[in-house]
Amino acid sequence: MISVVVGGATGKLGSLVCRLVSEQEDMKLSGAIVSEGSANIGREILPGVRCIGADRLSEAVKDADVYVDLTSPSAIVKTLPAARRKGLNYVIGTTGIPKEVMETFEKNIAADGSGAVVTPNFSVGVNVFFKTCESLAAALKDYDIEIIETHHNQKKDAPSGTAKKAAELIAANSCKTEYLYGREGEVGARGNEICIHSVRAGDVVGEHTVIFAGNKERIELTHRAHSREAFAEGAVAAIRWIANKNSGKIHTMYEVLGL
Ligand SMILES: NC(=O)C1=CN([C@@H]2O[C@H](COP(=O)(O)OP(=O)(O)OC[C@H]3O[C@@H](n4cnc5c(N)ncnc54)[C@H](OP(=O)(O)O)[C@@H]3O)[C@@H](O)[C@H]2O)C=CC1
Ligand SMILES: O=C(O)C1=N[C@H](C(=O)O)C[C@H](O)C1
Repeated sequence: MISVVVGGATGKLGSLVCRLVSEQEDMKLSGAIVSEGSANIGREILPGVRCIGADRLSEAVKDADVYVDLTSPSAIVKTLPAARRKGLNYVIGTTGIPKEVMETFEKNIAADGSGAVVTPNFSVGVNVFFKTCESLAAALKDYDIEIIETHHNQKKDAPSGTAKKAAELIAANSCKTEYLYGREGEVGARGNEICIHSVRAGDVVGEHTVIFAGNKERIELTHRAHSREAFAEGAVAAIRWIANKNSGKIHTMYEVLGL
């Protein structure tokens, strides 16, 4: 039985992951974490599972196999160190993680004999979209690249982690090295940059479009998530894949999905 603790258990994604974990025959939801002082502390989110504050996270992961983080960029600065334990494996879906937090996490994983799946997007479709971005970028090296991401009006970070990852993969497969975030004023003619635009509107689950534009033609590649279940199902696959992995490394959804 894989014992799972979820940080961000009452969130839009975390609550779905908690439910799906509890429905798996080989998994048990053994901890549901919310912020210290949250009004959700003590709330029974599933039969027999009550939310506890992040100040009790290290106690909650003592006997766990996997810690899943679905919180926020400011929360994960505290939750990751609190969830540190030798041999514990991790699934991290939180986006906008500060670079230095990830660097420390990577060193700790190696030192602790742990393992982690870290991804800005758990969905099968987005990971195939990432693969497609890589091959389009390699084939259309001198085309202009614009990325447009649209999310619900409650999203805390911008650009989305998915848009940033798509930009990184495109840069690695083309001759582009500069990023630009929107445009304003007398910006002049376009350069060779990858430009990312963030739209926040209503209850949009998550949409990403990459435009590859030449002078006589363009390709527009779009992924639209219809339901957060697409992310939650990928998170459960990642939990199963990383449990007992203890590789000392950080892994991607490509490995989980065999892409
Ligand atoms: N990788 C992927 O496929 C996806 C990733 N995401 C990412 O997942 C994260 C969560 O998204 P979403 O569910 O929409 O966010 P929500 O704002 O809906 O949920 C955030 C959750 O985190 C909890 N929380 C907030 N602060 C802390 C803290 N300091 N310590 C512990 N828990 C805390 C909240 O509980 P409370 O308020 O009670 O404290 C709540 O349960 C974001 O970074 C988002 O970008 C989202 C979708 C897909
Ligand atoms: O916050 C969200 O909602 C989402 N965040 C992820 C991101 O930042 O890429 C993935 C998804 O599109 C939904």
